[in-house]
Amino acid sequence: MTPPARVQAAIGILDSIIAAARGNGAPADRILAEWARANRYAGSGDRRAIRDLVYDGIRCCGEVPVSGRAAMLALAKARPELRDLFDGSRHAPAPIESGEPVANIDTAPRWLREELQASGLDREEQDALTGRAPLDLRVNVLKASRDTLVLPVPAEPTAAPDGLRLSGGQRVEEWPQWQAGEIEVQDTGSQLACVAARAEPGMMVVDLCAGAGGKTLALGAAMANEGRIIACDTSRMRLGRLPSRADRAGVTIAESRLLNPLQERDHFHDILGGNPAEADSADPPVAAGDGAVAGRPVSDGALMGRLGTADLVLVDAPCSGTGTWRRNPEARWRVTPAILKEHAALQARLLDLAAELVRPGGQVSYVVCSLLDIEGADQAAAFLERHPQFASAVPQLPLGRARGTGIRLTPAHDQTDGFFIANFRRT
Ligand SMILES: C[S@@+](CC[C@H](N)C(=O)[O-])C[C@H]1O[C@@H](n2cnc3c(N)ncnc32)[C@H](O)[C@@H]1O
Repeated sequence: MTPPARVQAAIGILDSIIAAARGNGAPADRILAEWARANRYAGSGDRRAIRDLVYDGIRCCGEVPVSGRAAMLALAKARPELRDLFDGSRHAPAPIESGEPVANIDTAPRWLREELQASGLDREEQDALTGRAPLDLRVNVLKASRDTLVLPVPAEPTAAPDGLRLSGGQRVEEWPQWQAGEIEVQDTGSQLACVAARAEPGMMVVDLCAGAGGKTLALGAAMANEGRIIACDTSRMRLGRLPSRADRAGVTIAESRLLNPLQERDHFHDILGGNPAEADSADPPVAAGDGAVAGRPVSDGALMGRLGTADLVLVDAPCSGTGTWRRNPEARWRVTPAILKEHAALQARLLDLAAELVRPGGQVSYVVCSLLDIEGADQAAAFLERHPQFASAVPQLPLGRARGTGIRLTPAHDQTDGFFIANFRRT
């Protein structure tokens, strides 16, 4: 493909990404992959160049742009050499006309920048949120050690005890070390969130929002495969990826529990009762978000006995993802004030559920990949106020700065994804 044709392809893909962001459709990565499948004539060099153009276009627009062309014209402002490629030749974008819409170059929508500012992030910190992220690996200590592992490319040790950083994008999944489960792709901040939880061999751990198990696997390694991890999530698709990942990593102590998002009051039963396959129930669904999680009385005596028995409950809660814009810049086009409020309400309910699951002397670890106080420091403070039987136990980490009762990692200060991490010990 010619360079102008690549720009035109990027414009078309950006149009699809913009429509998906407006209609809560597929993520940018999937749209790019679908485009590549449908346009086999594009070689690997074309695909890489188009991908870079698309992501640079997304990065430079804080608000959802009116069109892919407006986004690409904004990028052309920052990179004037692109302007010459709007030459109207075959497969190229039409020549630029004076007065046509050009998206604003910015880091985030204005309301979100104000939220970030109010959360103590200055302009420099905000700008770093959409920079390019390195590729971090976690060496799986169940199978390898950072000191002796040999990789196909040079890698630098990171501040995380088992972390390595690669300089450029690599197809790590094709490496024998990845296929053998010796390494996992995991951001340093995410690795440190697991370190902060201080999981130990023999513990009974509930990973309440396990997703596809990124942190579950790190906890399993920290526990040397001794003890038990109950990995829960409401997403069948994400949780469904855990067993094969655990197999590859050699983690044998993780059990999956699918939770029904519409029946939060059943979560105790699903988690403690051991219903790994389904989250169905004869009860009529209740709306998510209508109050206390533990609405249904735990009548089963065996279950009653298991409330308050976990040594550690990790709440890696769903959030706005403001800390992961480097990897997922289009996420900032999807957050609205209403969505942010919904996240904050769900985070509080998940923390309340965690409080019921943990034993006296045990710990709730709270993690969000967000830098907004409403999801971080304020959420932690509100939890401690609602649950006086918990005390803050500030995580000891090699990176990060104190924020409220927790630690915050940011791309500008720590060169990690953005995280807020707090520990609450049940007294
Ligand atoms: C930040 S992600 C978890 C990432 C995962 N821990 C990891 O390290 O890869 C948050 C997860 O919370 C899940 N979730 C959303 N609502 C939930 C709920 N009510 N109960 C449990 N999990 C929920 C989402 O499906 C999502 O996978």
